[in-house]
Amino acid sequence: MTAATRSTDWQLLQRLIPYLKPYRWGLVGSGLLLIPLAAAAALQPIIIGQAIAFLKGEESTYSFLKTLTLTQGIDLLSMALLVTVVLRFGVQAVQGYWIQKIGQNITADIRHDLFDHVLRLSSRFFDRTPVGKLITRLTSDVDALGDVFATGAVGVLSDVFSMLVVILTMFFIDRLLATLLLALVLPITALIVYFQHRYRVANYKSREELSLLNADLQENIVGITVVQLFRREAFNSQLFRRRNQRYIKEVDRTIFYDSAVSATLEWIAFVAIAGVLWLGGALVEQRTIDFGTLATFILFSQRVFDPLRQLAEKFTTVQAGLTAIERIHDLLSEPIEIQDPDRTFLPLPKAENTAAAVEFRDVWLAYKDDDYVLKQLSFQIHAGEKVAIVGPTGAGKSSIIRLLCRLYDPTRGEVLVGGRNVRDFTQAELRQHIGVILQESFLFAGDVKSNIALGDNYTLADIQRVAAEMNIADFIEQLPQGYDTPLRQRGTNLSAGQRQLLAFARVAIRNPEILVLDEATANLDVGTEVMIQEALNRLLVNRTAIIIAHRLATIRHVDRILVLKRGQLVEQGTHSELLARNGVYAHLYRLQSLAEEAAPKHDASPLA
Ligand SMILES: Nc1ncnc2c1ncn2[C@@H]1O[C@H](COP(=O)(O)OP(=O)(O)OP(=O)(O)O)[C@@H](O)[C@H]1O
Repeated sequence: MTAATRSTDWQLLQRLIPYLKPYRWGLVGSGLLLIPLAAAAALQPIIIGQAIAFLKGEESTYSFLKTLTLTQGIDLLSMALLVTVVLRFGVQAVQGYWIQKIGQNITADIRHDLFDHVLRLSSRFFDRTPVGKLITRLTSDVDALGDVFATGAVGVLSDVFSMLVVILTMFFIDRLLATLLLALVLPITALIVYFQHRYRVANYKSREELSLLNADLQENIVGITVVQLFRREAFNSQLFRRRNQRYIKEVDRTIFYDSAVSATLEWIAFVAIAGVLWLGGALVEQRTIDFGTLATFILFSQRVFDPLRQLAEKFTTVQAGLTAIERIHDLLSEPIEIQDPDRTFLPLPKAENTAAAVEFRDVWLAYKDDDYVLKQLSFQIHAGEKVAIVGPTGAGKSSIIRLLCRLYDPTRGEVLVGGRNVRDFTQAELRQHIGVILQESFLFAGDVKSNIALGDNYTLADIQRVAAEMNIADFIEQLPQGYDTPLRQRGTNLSAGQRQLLAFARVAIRNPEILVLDEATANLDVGTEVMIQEALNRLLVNRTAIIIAHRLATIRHVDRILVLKRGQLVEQGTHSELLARNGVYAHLYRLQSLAEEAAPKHDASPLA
């Protein structure tokens, strides 16, 4: 069964209920307006029918009209018609405005909830979801729902209500003709429901294809440098063309069902009028009904099919809206894997406390299935200790950091900070204790100071103090507008090294007890690295530090080195202990020393 057939329309609409609640009074108000609208719609054919009956002096003329002169009667009926027309358009305008306003508010609420939800989803979710797909849900799917309100497609509801009132009125006037019209309406409604179902399935698929198309687009834009450097333009364009064609193929299917509904309704509306004329004509001949009633029914047959025709016109929008609710709901029901505990805790123990600042107890981690990238990992890092984690590429060093910061939960085992399981901290609390500097730092659009404060309440003086402590005040002041220098998205107007300097300040200002440097100085040139060396050493005093580095020369002076191989801890000790042991570390170190002798490099380290 496809995703599109999983939920019925009613189930989908029910998912909207929580969003409708805040606007219930507005919705009730516009619902009440349906009554005068439907009454006016049902009255107009009767008034016109009465005018004809009155002019022809027929039996079906209402008795109060029979007492009036011709001019009085026609004046009265014209006035009544005018009142219903003004009422209908007036009420329709008010209701349309009201519904659209409420609709846009509801759409904004949903968009906001989706954004909040997506920001809380775990790294595991983002590993498997292309960004372009997410953007499609947050933008075009939400817009598709907004369109249901913006294009007045909600008005279809009021038309359907009017149709019901008209059908009831018809039965009061003439059962035979009413039954004829109803006999045509019912199978047509069934046909529409069928096409609508097929449309939805096709529409869901086309939205999926659009997501993939956007994912492709996004990947190419983000990776534009590689695309151009490796001359992949033509190749990627070919891939994109194929994806585009698949999307168009699915869209074509939706167009087919959409057209099928419109065409069916168009011809059936004429068949209905012809049917009324044919049966009504015979009835007039037999004098069972008169001309006035026949005219009323011809207008009624229009009124009955009008809402259905409206439905066909707004069909695409309504169905796309239902697909959008389904896709939005799929994303909103994506579970939040990393949950905060209900309790709050005391501050972390200070450096002199006995509890290990960081402890891994028999930790196993698999990103997928049973493919373990960390196995049986146990170690302790004491408060104030500086520990380096080394190992070949893919050994699992960064995975340890992800577990420590709780970007992922371990598959088995426990990660403790200050003697407490990381699951028992709120994420905000945990990340207050741990400051992480990665090899590549991400900067947001905004200015330099806002990229350091990141929305927290730091004054410019705080930021300037930290910049001075980190020896980067001169660099910031040399920027065109100093601390107010605007940064483009992802900080593309700074060099990788300059971005890294801001990342240092960003962590330093938060004063965390535990500092994690994941290849943090790898992007800095010798001069810059030396410049912040002293500052970094100052920052590390009285803090627990975990340093991941590929260049082993840079971590020679740490208190302890953990050596990781294929997700397992294979050695630990100081630099000299490990060299003496002549194991994995000694081997790696010798290899690097040989390479460095061949091409001498600098020996600046965060702990030199
Ligand atoms: N998000 C992920 N989903 C699936 N597998 C992953 C994910 N991240 C890492 N891995 C796998 O886990 C293993 C360990 O990766 P990790 O990034 O921890 O290694 P590392 O030691 O930090 O490597 P490097 O030195 O190259 O940075 C690798 O085999 C990698 O392919």
